[in-house]
Amino acid sequence: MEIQLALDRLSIEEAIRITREAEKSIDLIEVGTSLIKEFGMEAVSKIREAFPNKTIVGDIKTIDNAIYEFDLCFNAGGDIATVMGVSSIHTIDACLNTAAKHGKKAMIDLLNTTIEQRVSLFQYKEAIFCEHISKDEQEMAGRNNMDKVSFVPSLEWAVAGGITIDSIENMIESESRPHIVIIGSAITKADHPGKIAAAFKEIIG
Ligand SMILES: O=C(CO)[C@H](O)[C@H](O)COP(=O)(O)O
Repeated sequence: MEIQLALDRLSIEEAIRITREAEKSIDLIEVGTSLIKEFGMEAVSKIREAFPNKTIVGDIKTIDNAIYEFDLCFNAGGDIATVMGVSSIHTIDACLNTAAKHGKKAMIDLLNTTIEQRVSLFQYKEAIFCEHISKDEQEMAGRNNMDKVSFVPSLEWAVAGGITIDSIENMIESESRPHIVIIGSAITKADHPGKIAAAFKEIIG
């Protein structure tokens, strides 16, 4: 299991400082949607510049205009860009093709997808699939439980949304484990982000 640190609701400078503290314990760095909305693709290029050897995920949450947005993200230094699974199949196709053209990857965010949509998305074997509990579901509906998820074994899986030291313990114990755990606030809002990131790393082994 790898750790993806999600950087949201921060300045770029804060994001770089926090990531430096957690750097040793994390594998991927996610430039969060909020950073990209606030600062544009410069958020991606600055984080790329600061961490040349890490895998950078641009959480652009594309839902349309696939080629343009994926090109922007990869040209800014992203290695993985995100697309919403609820997008039209034309958009998903274009994202996967654009990623392949750049020699990069697409992550399909399954937020709010139906079973039928999921089944048709699972044809994209080269994608990473992300089970996601949204910020609004976490904060407005108190939903933060991911332990009943079962992953299609032949595909690559990520999970995101309010993951804490306690909830990650359940994930470790469950039979089917994701490949990537995306952790944001539990690290970025901690008094000592480096220590919490190290604790996550130790738990997942
Ligand atoms: O995609 C996101 C928000 O839409 C975040 O990356 C994801 O929710 C992880 O952050 P947190 O652990 O704070 O929930």
